[in-house]
Amino acid sequence: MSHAWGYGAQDGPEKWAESFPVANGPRQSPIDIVPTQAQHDPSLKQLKLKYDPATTKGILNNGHSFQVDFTDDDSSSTLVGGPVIGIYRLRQFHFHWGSSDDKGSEHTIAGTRFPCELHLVHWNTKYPNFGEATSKPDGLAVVGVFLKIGSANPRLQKVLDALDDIRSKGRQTTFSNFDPKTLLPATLDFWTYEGSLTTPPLLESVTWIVLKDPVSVSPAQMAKFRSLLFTSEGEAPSCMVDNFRPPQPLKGRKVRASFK
Ligand SMILES: Cc1cc(C)[n+](CCc2c[nH]cn2)c(C)c1
Ligand SMILES: [Zn+2]
Repeated sequence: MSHAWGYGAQDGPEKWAESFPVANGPRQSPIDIVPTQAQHDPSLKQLKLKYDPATTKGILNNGHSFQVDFTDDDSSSTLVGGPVIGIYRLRQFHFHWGSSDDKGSEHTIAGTRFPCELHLVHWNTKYPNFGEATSKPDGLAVVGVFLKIGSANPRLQKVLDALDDIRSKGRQTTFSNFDPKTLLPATLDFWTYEGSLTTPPLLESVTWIVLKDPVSVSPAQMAKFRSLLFTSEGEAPSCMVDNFRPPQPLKGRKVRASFK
Protein backbone atom coordinates (compact mmCIF):
# COMPACT_ATOMS: atom_id res chain seq x y z
CA MET A 1 0.00 0.00 0.00
CA SER A 2 1.53 3.30 -0.99
CA HIS A 3 1.58 5.80 1.85
CA ALA A 4 1.50 8.80 -0.48
CA TRP A 5 1.34 11.91 1.65
CA GLY A 6 1.73 15.62 1.07
CA TYR A 7 0.61 18.98 2.34
CA GLY A 8 -2.62 19.45 0.35
CA ALA A 9 -6.26 19.23 1.45
CA GLN A 10 -6.51 15.58 0.35
CA ASP A 11 -3.16 14.26 1.62
CA GLY A 12 -2.00 16.82 4.19
CA PRO A 13 -1.38 16.80 7.97
CA GLU A 14 -5.10 16.42 8.83
CA LYS A 15 -5.15 13.13 6.86
CA TRP A 16 -1.83 11.60 7.96
CA ALA A 17 -3.32 9.69 10.90
CA GLU A 18 -5.27 7.50 8.44
CA SER A 19 -2.04 5.84 7.24
CA PHE A 20 0.20 6.77 10.20
CA PRO A 21 -1.79 6.38 13.45
CA VAL A 22 1.24 7.50 15.49
CA ALA A 23 0.20 10.97 14.26
CA ASN A 24 -2.03 10.98 17.37
CA GLY A 25 0.75 9.66 19.63
CA PRO A 26 2.04 11.05 22.94
CA ARG A 27 5.20 12.75 21.65
CA GLN A 28 4.38 14.36 18.31
CA SER A 29 6.13 17.34 16.74
CA PRO A 30 6.21 20.22 16.13
CA ILE A 31 4.87 22.07 19.19
CA ASP A 32 4.17 25.64 20.23
CA ILE A 33 7.01 26.62 22.55
CA VAL A 34 5.82 28.95 25.34
CA PRO A 35 8.99 30.51 26.80
CA THR A 36 7.34 31.44 30.12
CA GLN A 37 6.40 27.76 30.63
CA ALA A 38 9.80 26.36 29.72
CA GLN A 39 11.98 25.49 32.70
CA HIS A 40 15.64 26.53 32.75
CA ASP A 41 17.70 23.37 33.32
CA PRO A 42 21.22 24.26 34.52
CA SER A 43 22.28 20.63 34.09
CA LEU A 44 21.97 20.94 30.29
CA LYS A 45 25.41 20.86 28.70
CA GLN A 46 26.71 23.26 26.08
CA LEU A 47 25.63 22.24 22.58
CA LYS A 48 28.70 21.25 20.55
CA LEU A 49 28.38 21.06 16.75
CA LYS A 50 31.42 20.03 14.72
CA TYR A 51 30.85 19.86 10.97
CA ASP A 52 33.43 18.97 8.31
CA PRO A 53 32.48 20.59 4.95
CA ALA A 54 34.18 17.68 3.18
CA THR A 55 31.26 15.44 4.26
CA THR A 56 28.82 17.38 2.02
CA LYS A 57 27.39 14.86 -0.48
CA GLY A 58 24.73 16.57 -2.59
CA ILE A 59 21.40 18.40 -2.77
CA LEU A 60 18.05 16.80 -3.64
CA ASN A 61 14.41 17.81 -4.19
CA ASN A 62 12.61 14.95 -2.39
CA GLY A 63 9.10 16.16 -3.28
CA HIS A 64 8.39 17.44 0.24
CA SER A 65 11.36 19.80 0.76
CA PHE A 66 14.92 19.90 -0.45
CA GLN A 67 17.73 18.42 1.53
CA VAL A 68 21.51 18.67 1.64
CA ASP A 69 22.93 15.23 2.42
CA PHE A 70 26.18 14.40 4.22
CA THR A 71 28.30 11.27 4.30
CA ASP A 72 27.88 9.71 7.73
CA ASP A 73 30.18 6.66 7.65
CA ASP A 74 32.45 8.30 10.22
CA SER A 75 32.12 10.91 12.98
CA SER A 76 33.53 13.88 11.04
CA SER A 77 30.29 15.88 11.43
CA THR A 78 28.68 15.49 14.84
CA LEU A 79 26.46 16.89 17.57
CA VAL A 80 27.41 16.23 21.18
CA GLY A 81 26.36 17.79 24.47
CA GLY A 82 23.17 19.78 24.89
CA PRO A 83 20.42 17.38 26.06
CA VAL A 84 21.89 14.27 24.40
CA ILE A 85 24.11 11.49 25.70
CA GLY A 86 26.69 10.19 23.24
CA ILE A 87 27.64 11.18 19.71
CA TYR A 88 25.10 11.99 16.99
CA ARG A 89 26.18 12.18 13.34
CA LEU A 90 24.87 14.76 10.86
CA ARG A 91 22.79 13.09 8.11
CA GLN A 92 21.08 15.95 6.27
CA PHE A 93 19.54 19.36 6.61
CA HIS A 94 16.36 20.70 5.01
CA PHE A 95 13.81 23.46 5.42
CA HIS A 96 10.06 24.08 5.82
CA TRP A 97 8.49 27.30 4.55
CA GLY A 98 5.24 29.12 3.74
CA SER A 99 3.50 30.60 0.71
CA SER A 100 3.71 33.99 2.46
CA ASP A 101 5.97 35.45 5.15
CA ASP A 102 3.37 35.06 7.94
CA LYS A 103 3.74 31.27 8.10
CA GLY A 104 6.12 28.45 7.24
CA SER A 105 7.86 27.35 10.42
CA GLU A 106 6.82 24.13 12.17
CA HIS A 107 7.62 25.10 15.74
CA THR A 108 6.08 28.36 16.91
CA ILE A 109 7.06 30.60 19.82
CA ALA A 110 4.03 31.59 21.92
CA GLY A 111 1.97 31.39 18.75
CA THR A 112 4.41 33.34 16.58
CA ARG A 113 5.09 31.69 13.25
CA PHE A 114 8.24 32.36 11.22
CA PRO A 115 8.44 32.25 7.41
CA CYS A 116 10.90 29.35 7.42
CA GLU A 117 12.54 26.77 9.67
CA LEU A 118 15.81 24.88 9.12
CA HIS A 119 16.21 21.32 10.44
CA LEU A 120 19.61 19.67 10.88
CA VAL A 121 19.06 15.92 11.32
CA HIS A 122 21.54 13.83 13.36
CA TRP A 123 21.44 10.16 14.39
CA ASN A 124 22.73 8.40 17.52
CA THR A 125 25.89 6.38 16.85
CA LYS A 126 24.89 3.86 19.52
CA TYR A 127 22.83 2.42 16.62
CA PRO A 128 24.50 0.88 13.54
CA ASN A 129 23.02 3.31 11.00
CA PHE A 130 20.50 6.11 10.36
CA GLY A 131 17.71 3.73 9.34
CA GLU A 132 17.98 1.79 12.60
CA ALA A 133 18.20 4.99 14.65
CA THR A 134 15.00 6.49 13.18
CA SER A 135 12.81 4.01 15.08
CA LYS A 136 14.45 4.37 18.53
CA PRO A 137 13.24 6.78 21.23
CA ASP A 138 16.75 8.29 21.50
CA GLY A 139 17.63 7.70 17.86
CA LEU A 140 17.63 11.21 16.38
CA ALA A 141 18.53 14.75 17.41
CA VAL A 142 17.20 17.53 15.21
CA VAL A 143 18.38 21.13 15.58
CA GLY A 144 15.69 23.61 14.54
CA VAL A 145 16.60 27.16 13.49
CA PHE A 146 14.03 29.87 12.75
CA LEU A 147 14.50 32.16 9.76
CA LYS A 148 13.10 35.69 10.19
CA ILE A 149 12.48 38.27 7.42
CA GLY A 150 15.25 40.85 7.34
CA SER A 151 18.37 41.54 5.33
CA ALA A 152 19.58 38.99 2.80
CA ASN A 153 21.53 36.20 4.46
CA PRO A 154 24.75 35.66 2.47
CA ARG A 155 25.27 32.28 4.18
CA LEU A 156 22.09 30.94 2.57
CA GLN A 157 23.02 32.03 -0.93
CA LYS A 158 25.12 28.99 -1.96
CA VAL A 159 22.21 26.72 -1.03
CA LEU A 160 19.63 28.91 -2.79
CA ASP A 161 21.76 29.20 -5.92
CA ALA A 162 21.65 25.40 -6.26
CA LEU A 163 17.83 25.32 -6.32
CA ASP A 164 17.64 26.21 -10.03
CA ASP A 165 19.05 22.74 -10.78
CA ILE A 166 16.59 20.83 -8.55
CA ARG A 167 13.29 22.57 -9.34
CA SER A 168 11.28 19.34 -9.69
CA LYS A 169 10.76 16.32 -7.44
CA GLY A 170 13.53 13.75 -7.84
CA ARG A 171 16.11 16.18 -9.20
CA GLN A 172 19.48 16.20 -7.50
CA THR A 173 22.73 17.95 -8.23
CA THR A 174 26.27 18.17 -6.99
CA PHE A 175 26.78 20.22 -3.84
CA SER A 176 30.04 20.12 -1.96
CA ASN A 177 32.22 21.66 0.67
CA PHE A 178 29.45 23.34 2.67
CA ASP A 179 29.67 24.05 6.42
CA PRO A 180 26.16 24.04 7.93
CA LYS A 181 27.54 25.82 10.98
CA THR A 182 27.50 28.99 8.85
CA LEU A 183 23.67 28.79 8.87
CA LEU A 184 23.46 29.01 12.69
CA PRO A 185 22.96 32.10 14.87
CA ALA A 186 25.78 33.48 17.01
CA THR A 187 24.52 31.94 20.25
CA LEU A 188 23.28 28.37 20.57
CA ASP A 189 20.77 28.98 23.40
CA PHE A 190 18.03 26.38 22.93
CA TRP A 191 14.78 24.83 24.08
CA THR A 192 14.61 21.02 24.12
CA TYR A 193 11.85 18.43 24.34
CA GLU A 194 11.14 14.85 23.29
CA GLY A 195 9.25 14.62 20.02
CA SER A 196 8.96 13.09 16.58
CA LEU A 197 9.62 13.42 12.90
CA THR A 198 7.25 16.09 11.57
CA THR A 199 6.48 14.21 8.37
CA PRO A 200 5.35 10.64 7.85
CA PRO A 201 6.37 8.16 9.20
CA LEU A 202 6.15 10.59 12.20
CA LEU A 203 8.36 8.29 14.26
CA GLU A 204 8.68 9.30 17.93
CA SER A 205 12.47 9.19 17.90
CA VAL A 206 13.57 12.82 18.00
CA THR A 207 15.20 14.86 20.73
CA TRP A 208 14.36 18.37 19.52
CA ILE A 209 16.86 21.17 20.05
CA VAL A 210 15.19 24.43 18.91
CA LEU A 211 17.50 27.46 18.89
CA LYS A 212 16.14 30.61 20.52
CA ASP A 213 17.75 33.07 18.10
CA PRO A 214 16.61 33.26 14.47
CA VAL A 215 18.80 33.94 11.46
CA SER A 216 17.78 36.36 8.71
CA VAL A 217 16.29 35.70 5.29
CA SER A 218 15.20 38.35 2.77
CA PRO A 219 11.92 38.39 0.85
CA ALA A 220 13.84 37.73 -2.38
CA GLN A 221 15.52 34.73 -0.78
CA MET A 222 12.12 33.43 0.35
CA ALA A 223 10.98 33.67 -3.27
CA LYS A 224 13.80 31.25 -4.19
CA PHE A 225 12.45 28.66 -1.72
CA ARG A 226 9.01 29.13 -3.26
CA SER A 227 10.36 28.57 -6.79
CA LEU A 228 10.65 24.83 -6.11
CA LEU A 229 7.98 22.32 -7.14
CA PHE A 230 6.36 19.43 -5.23
CA THR A 231 5.87 17.76 -8.60
CA SER A 232 8.08 15.85 -11.01
CA GLU A 233 8.92 17.00 -14.53
CA GLY A 234 5.99 16.22 -16.82
CA GLU A 235 3.38 16.52 -14.06
CA ALA A 236 1.13 19.56 -13.70
CA PRO A 237 3.39 21.88 -11.67
CA SER A 238 2.54 22.49 -8.00
CA CYS A 239 4.60 25.09 -6.11
CA MET A 240 6.50 23.76 -3.09
CA VAL A 241 5.09 26.00 -0.36
CA ASP A 242 3.39 25.48 3.03
CA ASN A 243 5.35 22.25 3.59
CA PHE A 244 4.96 22.54 7.36
CA ARG A 245 2.99 20.55 9.94
CA PRO A 246 1.11 22.68 12.49
CA PRO A 247 1.90 22.45 16.22
CA GLN A 248 0.72 19.27 17.97
CA PRO A 249 -0.63 18.68 21.52
CA LEU A 250 2.04 18.80 24.25
CA LYS A 251 0.34 15.93 26.17
CA GLY A 252 2.11 16.73 29.42
CA ARG A 253 5.63 17.03 28.04
CA LYS A 254 8.08 19.45 29.64
CA VAL A 255 10.09 21.88 27.53
CA ARG A 256 13.48 22.75 29.03
CA ALA A 257 15.56 25.85 28.33
CA SER A 258 19.36 25.97 28.25
CA PHE A 259 19.27 29.65 29.23
CA LYS A 260 17.69 31.85 31.90
C1 LIG B 1 13.09 7.90 8.07
C2 LIG B 1 12.93 9.39 7.97
C3 LIG B 1 12.00 9.92 7.09
C4 LIG B 1 11.86 11.30 7.01
C5 LIG B 1 10.85 11.88 6.08
N1 LIG B 1 12.64 12.13 7.78
C6 LIG B 1 12.45 13.56 7.74
C7 LIG B 1 11.24 13.86 8.64
C8 LIG B 1 11.31 15.23 9.18
C9 LIG B 1 11.41 16.38 8.49
N2 LIG B 1 11.44 17.37 9.40
C10 LIG B 1 11.36 16.82 10.61
N3 LIG B 1 11.26 15.51 10.47
C11 LIG B 1 13.55 11.60 8.63
C12 LIG B 1 14.39 12.53 9.45
C13 LIG B 1 13.72 10.24 8.74
ZN1 LIG C 1 12.05 19.11 8.97
